[in-house]
Amino acid sequence: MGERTANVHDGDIGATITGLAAVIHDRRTASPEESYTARLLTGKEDSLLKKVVEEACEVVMAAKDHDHDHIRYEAGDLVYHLLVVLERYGITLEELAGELDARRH
Ligand SMILES: N=c1c2ncn([C@@H]3O[C@H](COP(=O)(O)OP(=O)(O)OP(=O)(O)O)[C@@H](O)[C@H]3O)c2ncn1[C@@H]1O[C@H](COP(=O)(O)O)[C@@H](O)[C@H]1O
Repeated sequence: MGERTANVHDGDIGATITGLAAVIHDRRTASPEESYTARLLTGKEDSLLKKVVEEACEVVMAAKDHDHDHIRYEAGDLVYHLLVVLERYGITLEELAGELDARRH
């Protein structure tokens, strides 16, 4: 487990997600030896998909413990891995936003 200290954001949250997605996209051409993201993008499909399930379970366990800092930490892991899934399968943030917007009522 890494650092669980809160670094609360007071800026543009969309820019944070867009920036992270752009870094993940750029890692498509990075060396898998040097980049964890590159390994997830080019390695076995199941390794990435299992990681998403594992991170989702960790969010659930942290939530069951009502552990605020741990939930936030594990949610960060889950969102990062989900963004890697979107990149690997060619789904853009614009598509995701369109999907979410279409559900508004
Ligand atoms: N946001 C992340 C990010 N979040 C999580 N991780 C990695 O995801 C893995 C999570 O695995 P685990 O859950 O097993 O590890 P853990 O969280 O330490 O431990 P537990 O939760 O199991 O207790 C760790 O190796 C983390 O380093 C991330 N790796 C990279 N990024 C971003 O991606 C960028 C590019 O990273 P590289 O590909 O490494 O260059 C970085 O600059 C970051 O912005």
